[in-house]
Amino acid sequence: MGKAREKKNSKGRLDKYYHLAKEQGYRARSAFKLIQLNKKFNFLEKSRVLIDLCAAPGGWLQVATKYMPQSSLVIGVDLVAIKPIPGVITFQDDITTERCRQNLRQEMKTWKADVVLHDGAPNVGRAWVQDAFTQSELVLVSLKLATEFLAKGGTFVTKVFRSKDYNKLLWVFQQLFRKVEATKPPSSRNVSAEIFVVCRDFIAPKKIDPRILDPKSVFDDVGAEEHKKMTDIFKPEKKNRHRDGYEDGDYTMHKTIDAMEFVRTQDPITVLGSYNEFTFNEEESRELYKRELTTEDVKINCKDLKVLGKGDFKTLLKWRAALREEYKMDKKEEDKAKNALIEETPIDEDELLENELINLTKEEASKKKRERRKANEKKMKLIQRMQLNMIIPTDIALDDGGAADEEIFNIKKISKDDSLDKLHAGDMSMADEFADDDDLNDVKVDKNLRGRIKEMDMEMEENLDSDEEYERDLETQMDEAYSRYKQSRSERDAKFRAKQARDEDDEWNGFDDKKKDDENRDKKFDSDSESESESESESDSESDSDSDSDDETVKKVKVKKVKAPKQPKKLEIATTTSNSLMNDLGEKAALTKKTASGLTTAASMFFDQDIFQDVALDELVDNEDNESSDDEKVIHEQSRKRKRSDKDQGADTEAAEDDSDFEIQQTEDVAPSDEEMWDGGEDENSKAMKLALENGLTTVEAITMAKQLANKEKTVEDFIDLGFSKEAFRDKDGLPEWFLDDEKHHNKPNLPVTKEAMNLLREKLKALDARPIKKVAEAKARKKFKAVQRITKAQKKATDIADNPDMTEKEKAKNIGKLLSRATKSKPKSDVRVVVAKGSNRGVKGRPNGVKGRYKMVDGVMKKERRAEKRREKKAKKSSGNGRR
Ligand SMILES: C[S@@+](CC[C@H](N)C(=O)[O-])C[C@H]1O[C@@H](n2cnc3c(N)ncnc32)[C@H](O)[C@@H]1O
Repeated sequence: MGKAREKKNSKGRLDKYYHLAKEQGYRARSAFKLIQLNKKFNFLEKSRVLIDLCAAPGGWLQVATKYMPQSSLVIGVDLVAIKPIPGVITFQDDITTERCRQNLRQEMKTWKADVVLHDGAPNVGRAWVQDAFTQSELVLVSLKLATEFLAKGGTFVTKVFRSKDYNKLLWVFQQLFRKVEATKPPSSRNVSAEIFVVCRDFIAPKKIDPRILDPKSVFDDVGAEEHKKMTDIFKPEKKNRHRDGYEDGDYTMHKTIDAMEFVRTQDPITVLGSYNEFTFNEEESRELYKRELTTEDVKINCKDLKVLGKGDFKTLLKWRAALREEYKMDKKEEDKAKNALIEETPIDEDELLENELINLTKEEASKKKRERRKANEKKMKLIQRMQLNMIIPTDIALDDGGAADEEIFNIKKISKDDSLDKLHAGDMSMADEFADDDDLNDVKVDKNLRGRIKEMDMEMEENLDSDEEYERDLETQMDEAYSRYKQSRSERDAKFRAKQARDEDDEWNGFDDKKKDDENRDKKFDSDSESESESESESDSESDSDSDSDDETVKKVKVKKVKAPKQPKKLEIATTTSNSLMNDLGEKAALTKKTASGLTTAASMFFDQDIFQDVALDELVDNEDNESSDDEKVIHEQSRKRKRSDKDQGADTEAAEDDSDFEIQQTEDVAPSDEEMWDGGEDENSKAMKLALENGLTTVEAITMAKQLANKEKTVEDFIDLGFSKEAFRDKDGLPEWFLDDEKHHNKPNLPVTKEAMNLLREKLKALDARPIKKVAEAKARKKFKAVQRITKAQKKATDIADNPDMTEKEKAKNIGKLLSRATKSKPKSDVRVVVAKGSNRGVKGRPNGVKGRYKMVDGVMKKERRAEKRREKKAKKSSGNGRR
């Protein structure tokens, strides 16, 4: 019993609405379902007559009287008695009976109802499927009553279970009401299959086809019924009880079939499951009866199939198989099937050759395809390596040449022909010879084959096209499926929703955010100086014409770059021509060369990033002009600029010029000075630093790095160098969302951490854990304060006693001792009184009448549970005591 109760509670029976119902004096938590339904559809306020079918204990009736106009007619009926509710007529009846209908008619007299409610649930703990079906029946019964008592335009509210009958019921509602909406109010538990359907604007047809209110016609599912009635021969011990009576038009319960039919049938399982007996009345089957194969066991089994076990069914199936083999039934069928196949015409030799050729062509095509794929993969690898700056384009050229044009650099051949000497001597005719060689080779190829190869190429191209299309389709499908998955997951998983929201908040959008900020700032500056905006628009249009890049991102960057009025022409050309990745990288490689004298490769790669490009180039160009490439000067210049803009933001005309210059503004933001970073500007780094300054370092990685820096084991440059991992250059453009999400989850950089750092963080967390929470600290402080107050009071009293001349010294000492001991002792806690929320205490808010001291409001169930728990504890103690004895 106790366990059952626990189970119910753990499911959330005593949830928020349960307590709310207790608090507000509703008899059932279901009251909130009607409140919420009414909030959505507003049908109670404008109703004068209401019938509640299945109304006990009366929660909905209470809500109805509260929300409907005063002196409305409210009638409630249920199988169980409903405790009286002021202004409500109730009676006890089964809504499926004629008597209930008569009683309702009597109460309603000539009135028509504005609302009929139905919250019936035959919840007697049967199987869910059974419950659902009976519920649906109950719904139809209540709908029938509603059609009789509802006024035109009236509302019918009913509970439906999401079962196979749900759609059928909806269809029926739609035949009778103009508006039908299914909804699940928040107070309805998610675990419950119930759903509420609000049917408004009753059509009130003059004649209703009785079939749409007849459960048999509405829920008829002949196939399923038949299937239900079949014995499951794989689990014959699980007997279905069929209380539905006879099937339509078939009034025999005992079904027989001739044994020979069983042997002949293609579906022996259904036959075994559907019949009661195999008979041997026909001539063929009589013969069968006499055969050796038909053993006594088989004969007995055939007599009553409904009592057979799994083994018996097996025997019958084996018997059938043996007979079929003897009669060669399977072979006959096989032959039939074979004959049904299309006759193959003999293939002549020409065709054979043709086929062979086609096969060869196909093979060749797939080989080429494989090769092409390999070459592509190789190319991709090279590009990746280039992106990681593992190689430079000149290396690639060599590499590529080496791979693709092996023949050109075929040293063996050269040495054999003594061509090397010729080459040394500057005789380039040899190269032409090689080229001619290639042509000759080509000529050697059979003309026919060349034709075929051409065809193959075309085919391949087509294949590739369709492959690409297929891949694109697949990708879109996967993207769609993923967004569907994300949506459904966010609907049912609150944690996931929270994570998504967090991700959105945390997501660092690279420099796009900054771009927005800059744009905003730009706008501000635009309004400050209109004349400048004019010149800017000019440069804008210029840039537009220049930016023909395919790549959106490249385009954006370019637009900004060209906007810079001070941009040197050289740079303009460089940026406008940097359309492809190759060009971009080539440019970078060139830059690397330029800076190679002063910076490490990693550092030059760092300053190669787009955001530094202009500044670096700017400075470099300047420096080039001045014939001085001193890095310190560059840095000094940058910090000088920053300091100046710090001093008077926008006021200074030169600074204003810079501000109007999108590029320079951005560069300054991207590379703030050290002080700016630690002062906590608006960018991500400074935000992180601000947090670190406020809360200290909170990750082991950060502590490790900080320690290494402090101990001079590593320098800032080392860390910057370390940042140039494959992670830093991973190009995420065009990758599907599901892939990126998965990567985010699994592909986390593995930064080195030390044991020391780990211990340090642990200690820090321990200290944090040890700190009392605010509430506890406050309570402790209060306690201390009260104790001090008590002692001061006692001290005061003690001085009075000491000064009392009427007391002897002994009396004084005794009284002071008592006083002090009382003051230092804390008061014993008074017991918590348990008050049951029933009778006058029902629905009371705050302290109940006549209750002093500490108390706790409980409902009857809770009190009973507590008692049961105590009983169990007592029992357990007793039994353990007995055990010991
Ligand atoms: C969930 S309760 C209704 C709660 C009610 N709406 C309230 O707020 O208090 C379902 C009720 O349906 C009643 N019921 C089930 N079958 C019934 C029938 N055939 N006739 C009348 N009442 C029935 C049950 O007795 C039960 O009290």
